[in-house]
Amino acid sequence: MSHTIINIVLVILCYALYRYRRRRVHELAKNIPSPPGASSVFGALKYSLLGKDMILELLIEYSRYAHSIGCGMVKFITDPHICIGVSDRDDVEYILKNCLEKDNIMNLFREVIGNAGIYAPVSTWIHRRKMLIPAFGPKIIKSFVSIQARQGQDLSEQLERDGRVGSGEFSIWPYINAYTLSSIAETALGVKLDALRDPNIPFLRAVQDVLCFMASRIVKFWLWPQFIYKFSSLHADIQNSKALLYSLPNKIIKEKREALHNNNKVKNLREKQTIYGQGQETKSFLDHLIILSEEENRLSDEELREEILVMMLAGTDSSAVAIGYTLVLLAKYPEIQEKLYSEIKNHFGTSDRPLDSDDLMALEYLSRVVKESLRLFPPAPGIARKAGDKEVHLPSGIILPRETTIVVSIWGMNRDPKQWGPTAECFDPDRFSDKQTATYASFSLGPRNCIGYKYALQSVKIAVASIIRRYKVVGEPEKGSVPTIESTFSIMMRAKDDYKIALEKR
Ligand code: HEM
Repeated sequence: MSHTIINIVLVILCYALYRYRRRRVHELAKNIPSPPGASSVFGALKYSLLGKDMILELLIEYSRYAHSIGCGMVKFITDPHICIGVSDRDDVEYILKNCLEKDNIMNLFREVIGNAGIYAPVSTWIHRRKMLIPAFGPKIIKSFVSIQARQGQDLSEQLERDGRVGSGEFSIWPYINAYTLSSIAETALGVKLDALRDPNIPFLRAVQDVLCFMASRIVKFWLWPQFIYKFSSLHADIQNSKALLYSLPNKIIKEKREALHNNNKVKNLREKQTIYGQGQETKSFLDHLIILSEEENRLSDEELREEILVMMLAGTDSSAVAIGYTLVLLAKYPEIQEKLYSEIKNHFGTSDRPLDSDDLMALEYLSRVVKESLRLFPPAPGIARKAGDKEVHLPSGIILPRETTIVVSIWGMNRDPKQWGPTAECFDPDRFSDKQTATYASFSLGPRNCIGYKYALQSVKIAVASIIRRYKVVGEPEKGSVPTIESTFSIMMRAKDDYKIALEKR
């Protein structure tokens, strides 16, 4: 009995000491408002138990609360750790420029992606980002248009081959997901994997499975500690998929390096039209990275594999989600769809030639539609950063305590009436027609933003144009100008019904 009392006293003393050492942290946190029902002791536990639908619901609820009080910031967990959600544009811009460390929760992904820049500590990320930037230059991204356009055409033809046109409602998710997977496999690795016709190709299945397993671990807080997770079935599943996921890029990287050294023509590689004797017309991201890393600060084979896999994992579902929301929005707003179809029809006339980069430049309304869809339904609705060991003095005057987890609400910033006016929640592509001063943050901002955003926009526009050119997208028209699409969260935000639409031939 006396031992129990001593233990309880010790725990209380430890907690009191912990709080005393963090008194400045809690003092600063007091200045930040909390939505009703949020911010409790062991709040993290409460939120983990809520499940993935609730995570998105709370992000939306708290962002709306932040808008309503005009502060653009809410505190939603205080113990044992402080978590703050931010949606005010100026504060978000400051945070994304100055707080570059990712939150510790992102370490969970490193089991699969190793030290790839996306979730690596800043010291590693800087080197990786420097290596990646030239591979994402405008000329290289433009060189992928022909591949994406061919895949887009395949996508629209496959829908007809499968009898999806004129036969009522269906989920378009497997098709758009196969389109983004095949496009990224060909542009990132240089391999043609036709996911539209064969969704069970082992490598492509492994990409899908790993994305799904990683989403599961994020929402199952009891699997966060490594010593528990190691004994779970999820760990075994991830290990199996990882082996499959690594095998193809490892093999290709090895072959390309060998071919490169056999040719011994490193210095001339930039000028070559085709490389490594494979007769490829378009160099893949991997080709570019190998060339760059041979010439400059060499990336090891493992580092190359990590970065290529991240492109595949970061670029597949996110772009598919964006295509899905855009199509559903077009079904809900037939007059906007007709305006888009008119633009496409006037531009191409009766020709069914494949789309090229000049077409993309010319299709201005398409660009507005895609941006507006990404604004209202950002595939990554929130991102987590860390305040580090110094306090963060924000433009709004608020000081964020050190070591805080900062959840940047992209959803909140993209719908903030202070920025977008009273029609912030409405679907109105024309808001991007005049000199738009508001910033949409769907690809994040600052030095750690999405390096693939130009590629992604290109891919989404091509898929949407390929479908609208041939088919009318049909669905329940929305009653008002504020679209409602029930969504859930699993790493990405995603429509609960997996994007159900119907297609009619034009
Ligand atoms: C619509 C599609 C996409 C969306 C909405 C999106 C969104 C984002 C966001 C919000 C981030 C920043 C995450 C953070 O700050 O924690 C990010 C990072 C990143 N994205 Fe994307 N992304 C998309 C497509 C792509 C594609 C197609 C690629 C590759 C081809 C890609 C590659 C990356 C990489 C490598 C990073 C890490 C950048 C760094 O930390 O330096 N993304 N993306």
